[in-house]
Amino acid sequence: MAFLTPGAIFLSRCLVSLLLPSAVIAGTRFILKTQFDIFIPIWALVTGGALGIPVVIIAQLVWAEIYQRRRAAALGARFVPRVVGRWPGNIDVLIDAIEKMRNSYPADGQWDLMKHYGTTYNFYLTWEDTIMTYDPDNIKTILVNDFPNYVKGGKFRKAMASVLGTGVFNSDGEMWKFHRSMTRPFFVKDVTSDFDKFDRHADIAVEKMKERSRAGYAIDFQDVISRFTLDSATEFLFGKNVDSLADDLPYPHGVAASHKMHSSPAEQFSKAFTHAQYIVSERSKLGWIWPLLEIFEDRTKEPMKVVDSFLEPLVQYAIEKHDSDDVKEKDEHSETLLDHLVKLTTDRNVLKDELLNILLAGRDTTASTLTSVIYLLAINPTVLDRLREEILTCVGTSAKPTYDDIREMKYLRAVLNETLRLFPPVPFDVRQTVHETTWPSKDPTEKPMYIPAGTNTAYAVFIMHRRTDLWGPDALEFDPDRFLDERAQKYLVHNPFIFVPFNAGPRICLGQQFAYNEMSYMLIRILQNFSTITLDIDAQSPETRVPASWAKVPGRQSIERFWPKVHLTMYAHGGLWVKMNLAGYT
Ligand code: HEM
Repeated sequence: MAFLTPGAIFLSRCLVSLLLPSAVIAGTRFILKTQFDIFIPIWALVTGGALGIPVVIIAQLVWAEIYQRRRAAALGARFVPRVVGRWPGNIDVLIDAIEKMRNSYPADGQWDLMKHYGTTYNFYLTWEDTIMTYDPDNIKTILVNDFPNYVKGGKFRKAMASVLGTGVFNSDGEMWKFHRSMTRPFFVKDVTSDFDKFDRHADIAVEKMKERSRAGYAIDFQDVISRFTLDSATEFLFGKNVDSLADDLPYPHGVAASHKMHSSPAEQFSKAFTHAQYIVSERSKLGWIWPLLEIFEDRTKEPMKVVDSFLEPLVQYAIEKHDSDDVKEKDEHSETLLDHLVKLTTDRNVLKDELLNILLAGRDTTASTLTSVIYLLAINPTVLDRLREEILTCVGTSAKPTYDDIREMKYLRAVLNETLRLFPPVPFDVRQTVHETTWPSKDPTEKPMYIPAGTNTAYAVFIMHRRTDLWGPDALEFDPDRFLDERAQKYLVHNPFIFVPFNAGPRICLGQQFAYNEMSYMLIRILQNFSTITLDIDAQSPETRVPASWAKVPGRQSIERFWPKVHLTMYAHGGLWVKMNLAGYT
């Protein structure tokens, strides 16, 4: 059914239940006429059929409600507090959420809901249970304690399938085990701490930034770093660098028009992949109604054509390489992920899905963290100075950092962790329950909360990481020392699930160690070469600058000077434009 749009498939499935009332009435009409000679006019039939549709829908909703109330009572539980919107099915809440996703700060509006309903509530969007939690105990239940009961699930899988296929991020059960076991052996220490894999790309990226700085221009740091992570990831994972750093860097708003730029395949891939991620994350927010917005087209089709045409030669290259002799003789150390995968399968679709999933995992997340860290250092120059001091003391002004250097650098790790706390690259995530269950209430005098089978349980580490009751009164401030001083003991050691940027449990991030190594390495190289970083808001295109209205909003939003947005991962809307001064000795 690949030729049908998601909306057409959805409608054809709905058709049976929608036509049921008309079919029953038509059947009754026929029997009445043939058996009893009673005639029902056609207008009555049509009206009955039309009225029957809402009756069937309402009957289904009422039945679901009665069933859930009975089950909750049987388990001695209560319903999770439901958000009460103004419109039926909380349509207004949904529209507001989509509007905020497009035009506001992440989680805008959700702090108010938390104040009102507590740290776990039910959005109940379009009459569907959608539980949201910011509670570390519930997150631990989802990810670790009751892991088998929380799967990615059919709803998520359908929404993501046209982009992520059946890759590791979008599969469950045996398929997930297959992907994970296929990928896992590759992430051994020897491979993840082999800095040669990204050293050359780091040098090129730093050189590009230096050139632009010498010319007096601001740099879109997000752009450079995304190219760095793309080139490193493609080399590390596929053994074929796509050389996105070879292309010219973009120029700031205002001077961009006077510089002719061409769009390289790597850049087209990046844009298309970002766009496709944006679409599927909107689908996931819209819940079961998302196919209705894609009746005439699959909105991911066009961007995925670009993505596929970028991946296809990489897959082809891997398969051809596999057939040649030299790869068979390779030792494990010099093997790429793709070399490793083609030993297990040459199914093009499996390979493509896996590559795209790992590319998303390995490229966008580290680029996101490095972008956020540079932003935070730019607005916290004392942290920047202290970090540089540690780097220059441990590694020196030009030496390449080693694995041991990075292990020794406690402040560097604290800076990265503090960045991952405030701006986790995967800020929101979701699982679907297999069986009904209950979650304990925070107030021990209250009954536990009932969670029906097949329910989406979303969790927002973005909000949990900023909760003052979990992290202390200064939770919204950027202060890496909280990972080093008594606050670490007081808050984190006692309650480790308040910090889960890499998730936890059987589906914990496979690339965590690789990510810390790559990010540390790159940050060291940058700060060896540059001594100051300042934001250059004027270099940013006007529609992507932080709106003036944010200044009045409580919380971090009022002090933010870049615009964090989220599709599947977090990114800086319009880029992160900075000016960087070269260190005196360079
Ligand atoms: C700062 C960097 C990173 C962060 C914050 C991060 C975070 C995460 C998170 C939250 C998940 C769980 C997603 C889910 O199950 O819904 C995940 C899974 C995963 N990550 Fe990472 N990640 C990072 C870097 C990387 C890198 C560099 C790689 C590989 C090169 C990688 C490979 C994976 C893989 C393969 C999974 C899937 C695990 C599974 O479902 O079994 N990650 N990551």
